[in-house]
Amino acid sequence: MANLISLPLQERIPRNNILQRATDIIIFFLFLSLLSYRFLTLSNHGVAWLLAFLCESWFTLCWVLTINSNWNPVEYRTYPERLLQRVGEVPSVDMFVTTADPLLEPPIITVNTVLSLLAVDYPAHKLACYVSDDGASLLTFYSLVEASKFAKLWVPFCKKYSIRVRAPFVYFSTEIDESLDLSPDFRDEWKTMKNEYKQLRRRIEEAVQKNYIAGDLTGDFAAFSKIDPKNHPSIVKVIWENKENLPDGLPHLIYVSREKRPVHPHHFKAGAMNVLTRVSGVMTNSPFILNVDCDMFVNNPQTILHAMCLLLGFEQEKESGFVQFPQIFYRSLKDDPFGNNQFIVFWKFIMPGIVGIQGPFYGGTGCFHRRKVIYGLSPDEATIQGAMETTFGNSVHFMKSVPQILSGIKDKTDCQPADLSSTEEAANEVASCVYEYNTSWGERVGWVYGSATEDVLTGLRIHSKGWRSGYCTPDPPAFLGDTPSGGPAILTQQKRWATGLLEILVSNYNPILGVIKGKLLIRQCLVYLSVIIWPLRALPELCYALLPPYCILTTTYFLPTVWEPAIFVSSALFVILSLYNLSYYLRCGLSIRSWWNNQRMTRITSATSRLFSVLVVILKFLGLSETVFEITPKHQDSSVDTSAGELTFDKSPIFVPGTTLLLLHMTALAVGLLRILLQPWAHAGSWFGLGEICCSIWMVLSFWPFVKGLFKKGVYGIPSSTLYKSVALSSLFVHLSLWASSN
Ligand SMILES: O=c1ccn([C@@H]2O[C@H](COP(=O)(O)OP(=O)(O)O[C@H]3O[C@H](CO)[C@@H](O)[C@H](O)[C@H]3O)[C@@H](O)[C@H]2O)c(=O)[nH]1
Ligand SMILES: [Mn+2]
Repeated sequence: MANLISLPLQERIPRNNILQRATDIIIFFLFLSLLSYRFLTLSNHGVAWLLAFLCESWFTLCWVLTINSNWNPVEYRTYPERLLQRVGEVPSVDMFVTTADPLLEPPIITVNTVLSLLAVDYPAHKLACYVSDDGASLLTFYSLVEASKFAKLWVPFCKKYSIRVRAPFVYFSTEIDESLDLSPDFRDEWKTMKNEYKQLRRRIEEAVQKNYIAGDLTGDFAAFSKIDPKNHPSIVKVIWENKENLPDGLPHLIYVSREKRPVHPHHFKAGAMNVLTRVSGVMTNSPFILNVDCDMFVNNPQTILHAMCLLLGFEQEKESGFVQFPQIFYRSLKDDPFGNNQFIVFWKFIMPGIVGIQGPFYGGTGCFHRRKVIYGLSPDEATIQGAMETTFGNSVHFMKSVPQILSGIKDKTDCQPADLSSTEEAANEVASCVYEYNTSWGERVGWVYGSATEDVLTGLRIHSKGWRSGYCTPDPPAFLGDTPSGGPAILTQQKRWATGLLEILVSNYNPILGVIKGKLLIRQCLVYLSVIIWPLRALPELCYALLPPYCILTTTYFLPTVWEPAIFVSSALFVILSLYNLSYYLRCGLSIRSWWNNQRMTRITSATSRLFSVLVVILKFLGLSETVFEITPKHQDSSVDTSAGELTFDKSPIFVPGTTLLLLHMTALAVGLLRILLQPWAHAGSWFGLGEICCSIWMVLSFWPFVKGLFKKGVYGIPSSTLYKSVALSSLFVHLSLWASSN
């Protein structure tokens, strides 16, 4: 047998992608040919031709960025079974869970995530789980207290029987597999455990329903009596402490609700993460930090071991500032009506290309950071620049903990404090809302403020410091999470992401500055640019989407006509790009329908979420409004409602542009068809704009959920106020087009 000590913990495997490169280049040349043709014939075409030229120039630029991202895909394989032989003792890890609203994020979900974390295969005395509750909710606290009691049964059960999925709501969603030869002991314990979980769930759900817990609010609960979630002091409570430091005990469990005051900005999730960083700093101060959203449970008990293979297996730490796991969802509707499967494609085919450059982005959940990276250190620094106090704030306890991290002592030895509860006071201090004033938190240190996608921004700062990041894709997947299903929720989430990305574009952390002033690799800068300018694409896409109705109404052309050979170039581009994208879906084992649904959703989100994000950022830039983090509602059940899948609408203005586009295309198609029927020969000479008509048909099909919305009532119907606005806007467009073409 080979000596395990000498075997590496990880293997870097470049993916062969000759075919992909060739296709990427061919598509690029098709773009170039189309652009050249348009440029050379600009003078004999109208304004639509010029606009199309400008839009396609933007799409070509985006394509160049795509080629850069795709060029060298790389995968990593990790070998957790070699870890212990190789490093002797594993380091400790602080695990952060964030939750913010007990109604949108039911406590039972957070509880399941926490239970799955407490039960991972890792020495329990090396773990601490911190739950940040921005809702300052008695219900969440109560649920965690109850969960910690259940955990005393659950964790040993999972370890004894090597249960894979340690989130009970998923584990108990299926019955025992009767075909397996299972011991009677296991069957008995399984039944007891299922019953215990049922009771836990009932207690929590009853409390949530009544918004009340039985008994007086005394002891630890007293802090929650008459609490205002937007205006309260910080609450830090050690719910469970592994006092004897038992490797097979339960990890520490700590509840944190930072201080909130209406006059102090709290910076949403980024603010919560920074408080968790400091609170854990004065309590356990582990050299590694794992963070997950409240709905992202651990699906593979070996997850931390896998991550360590990418954090400890390097000669130079520079290679691994953080390790990101793909974000995968457990609830999926048939054929994915809302286009969430694009993320499966993204993590499987797009991310490996980025891994081959400087490493994946930080995705906000399912990520392990080195604490010193969060403290703003670059790979070749042993200490920070500037005074400790103005950097980290003036908590004596926190200041004492920082040097252990910066010097790396904490990587080697683990000096756990004797008594966690005795640090609660220090923890309360660093969780106060004035703590960060006149410090570097939110800028050089911690999670960076100023973007609704604090994850991408924070990752960018880390990459700009010269760190690389690792990408870990174990089988089964490390974490599974929830995804919104339903019109407004999905569009709101995408709007928030798009807004956050644009905020990065206009911030001091712009990737171009990262190259000039920092150590961001040029190709990584291009990758970041391709992502943060992605929402801007809504503008050329809107323009492009308006061209077919404009042209049909005014009998002009923005696409080459059938008499121009260039029509082959534009059709080839369309067909190849569609097949290219379809091939991703098929290679992921997804259906053609699922690909189509995604195509459709991309058109819809472009005209809704992304368009609005551009507006939001412009308003913010003009100082007219602030961006907020609108929390995505989470589902309580692991099962899927099969009747779901229809886009839902509300009165939000976000639906107006989409509805207007649809009305325009329907009008254009009606006009085009009438014209053909009434005067079939009059337009034969120019073949009545075949390309434009095809585009309009494609758009109407893409907006099919809106077409259905025209005829439905209730949440599935487009509200009449939205419809009136859209009718007004589209009439205006028709008038302006006709007026412009007659002048
Ligand atoms: O004021 C807030 C707002 C949100 N959260 C938490 O942030 C997490 C993400 O919020 P969610 O509404 O689920 O947003 P998503 O769009 O699903 O989140 C994705 O996008 C975010 C922004 O890019 C990342 O932070 C997340 O990790 C990533 O999963 C949740 O755990 C929330 O509880 C807070 O703690 N405080
Ligand atoms: Mn989420």
